[in-house]
Amino acid sequence: MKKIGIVGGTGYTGVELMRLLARHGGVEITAITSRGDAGSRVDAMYPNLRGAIDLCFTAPDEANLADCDLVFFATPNGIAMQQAPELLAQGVKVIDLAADYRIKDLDVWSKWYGMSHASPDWVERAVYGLPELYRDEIRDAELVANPGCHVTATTLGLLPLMGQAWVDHDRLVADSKSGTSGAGRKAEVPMLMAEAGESFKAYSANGHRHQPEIVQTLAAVAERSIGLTFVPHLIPMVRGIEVSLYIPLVGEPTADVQQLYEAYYDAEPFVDVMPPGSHPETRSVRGNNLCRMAIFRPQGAATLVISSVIDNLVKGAAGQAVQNMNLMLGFPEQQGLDLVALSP
Ligand SMILES: NC(=O)C1=CN([C@@H]2O[C@H](COP(=O)(O)OP(=O)(O)OC[C@H]3O[C@@H](n4cnc5c(N)ncnc54)[C@H](OP(=O)(O)O)[C@@H]3O)[C@@H](O)[C@H]2O)C=CC1
Ligand SMILES: CC(=O)N[C@@H](CCC(=O)OP(=O)(O)O)C(=O)O
Repeated sequence: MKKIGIVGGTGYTGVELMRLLARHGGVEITAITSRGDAGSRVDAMYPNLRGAIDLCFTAPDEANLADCDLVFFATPNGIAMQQAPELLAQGVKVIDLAADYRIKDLDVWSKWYGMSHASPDWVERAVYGLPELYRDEIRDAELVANPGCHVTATTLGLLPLMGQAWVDHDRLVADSKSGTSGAGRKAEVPMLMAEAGESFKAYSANGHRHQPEIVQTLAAVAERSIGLTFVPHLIPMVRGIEVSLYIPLVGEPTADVQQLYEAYYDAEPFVDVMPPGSHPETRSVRGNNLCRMAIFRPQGAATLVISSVIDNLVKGAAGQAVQNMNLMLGFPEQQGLDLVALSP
């Protein structure tokens, strides 16, 4: 059994990691940290884990993380960049679910995250954890930067079109909607039921830190600059992201776009290109690691529309992190992730 540590176990991505790892079969969680709840039983906070996880939270400085084969950081931005290098130096593999190692351009990172980087050398060495694109590099990685949640739904939805001569790469639009669990477990007035319930709003419409992360990947694949308008929205549900992608065309597609998507993702275990006319629903991926998508061309117009859905806590965070862990530790990629979504 491989030994696993989780820093930041009381948060929503931390509990989702535990739910998935509890039935993985090849790993054992040996350390799970919380500063605020050190000493408390995990299943007292999360009764869904009763009978599955028999552990107490430990303070990060007391947890024996150096004994682990791999440590997940399920912490706010700016924590892994300080604490991960010491573990990496001792041969522990690390997956950061936050944004510390996602953006290669340190100036861009500092602008959006409002701090200077504490371990810039590791930014260079980190592998971006999107298996559909970087599977081979992830297998050999010491440090993986797990992608963001809006970012995963958007990037997977656009990847097959990158570099196509008939796509207008300068005027892409991503209209993304996410539930409140995307904001984490901390108490915040805008996330109260009375504030977020029965209401719907855009946020960070003047610019969101996910935009440069998406552009970085798309530009690398398309081998050209990318113009992307990305606007996230908060919808009154707990889990799930739906992104509607608007892709202007500069010419008639030279390929059947449905077939292009099906061929691109043919071998991918966690991407489902749905049949023509289907509308992906967030509930169809609730609790599983799939990204489901569908392709539309309304009235034969000069704009393609792609609808892409994920569970923000699974393919958008903990599930994708376990997929990366499987690659890094030599397990079959689907181990522990072969789950059917909940419905209703
Ligand atoms: N929620 C989502 O849908 C997604 C989240 N992410 C990213 O994953 C990360 C975790 O998100 P989420 O689980 O929602 O966050 P939460 O706010 O729910 O949880 C954060 C966790 O980090 C711990 N923590 C906070 N500060 C520190 C610190 N200085 N040192 C050690 N531990 C600390 C907290 O416990 P304590 O304070 O007790 O130590 C808590 O367990 C974030 O960076 C987020 O951006 C990525 C994709 C999707
Ligand atoms: C509703 C809400 O506030 N969502 C968060 C998602 C945060 C998150 O998960 O950030 P990463 O995916 O980059 O880790 C946001 O838009 O910033």
